[in-house]
Amino acid sequence: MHTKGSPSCCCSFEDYNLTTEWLLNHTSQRPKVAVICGSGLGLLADGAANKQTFRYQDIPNFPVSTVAGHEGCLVFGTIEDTSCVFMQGHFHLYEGYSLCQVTFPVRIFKLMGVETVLVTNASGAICPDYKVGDIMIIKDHINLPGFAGQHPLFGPNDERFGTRFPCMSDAYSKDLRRLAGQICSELGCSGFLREGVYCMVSGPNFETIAEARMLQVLGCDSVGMSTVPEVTVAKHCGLRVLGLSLITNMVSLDYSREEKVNHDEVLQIMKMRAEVLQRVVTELISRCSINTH
Ligand SMILES: O=P(O)(O)O[C@@H]1C[C@H](O)[C@@H](CO)O1
Ligand code: HPA
Repeated sequence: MHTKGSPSCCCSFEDYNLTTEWLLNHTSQRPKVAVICGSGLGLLADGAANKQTFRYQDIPNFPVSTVAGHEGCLVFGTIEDTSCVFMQGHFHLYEGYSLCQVTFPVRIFKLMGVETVLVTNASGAICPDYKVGDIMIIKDHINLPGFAGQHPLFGPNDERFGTRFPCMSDAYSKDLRRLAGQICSELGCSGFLREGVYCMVSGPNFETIAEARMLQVLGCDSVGMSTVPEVTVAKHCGLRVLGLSLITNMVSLDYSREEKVNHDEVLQIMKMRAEVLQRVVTELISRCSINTH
């Protein structure tokens, strides 16, 4: 089934079931929380105990990671009493995957019994007040590829996952956003904490200055190349979602600016903040089921 580069690929319920059954037969963990690690953030799993790791290439139907900073491993573990699963590396449209493949793991998590998804990513700041190293709680998003017909829910709707026309006005859980803010302030991160609107572009090129200016006019605070498809599919199947974006670079809005963004710099900034993000995520997992249900 997973043919790389086939934009019309659609996974059947049997495909999802087969992968879910395989995982349930290979681990005794029954995760309640899934963490999708953005570029360079694989170590978010470091806070977990009783870890069990599967390489994506060994899991039936799973796509494989092709980008630097994405290890390509699914890690099961526990944080306090909460069973969780970490995706060390996720998939992008620009890798040649269809959005059905990009979002494949989210439906597997749903079928495994996951209730909450924490999504992380790297993004560039459009908002000029932001600084490199800021953590942005995602309040809302703009699905730019969706406007151009690249949408993970295109095609026949499977009611077993969710409704044909899902509501997206509350995609990011208010309770989880509040909890994340509280945890960040307890951990001393308030000075570099933001809340804003993330815009997904397909990539793989970074934005031109004219594109960046357009995104600013549209009300975007940051821009990246992932997350929105996974969040859309998670919301469609009734999962609670929190999104955290690390600002790795300032997007050029001005023709006189000389800096040029590159992926190595993105990974370097992610590394700088990975430890603090790991503490935030670990704390969120241990408290999210207590505080928000
Ligand atoms: O996977 P994420 O969204 O964290 O990765 C960002 C977007 C591109 O994949 C890459 C650009 O450096 O980082
Ligand atoms: N643009 C798009 N995606 C990104 C950026 C950016 O500036 N930084 C990290 N991911």
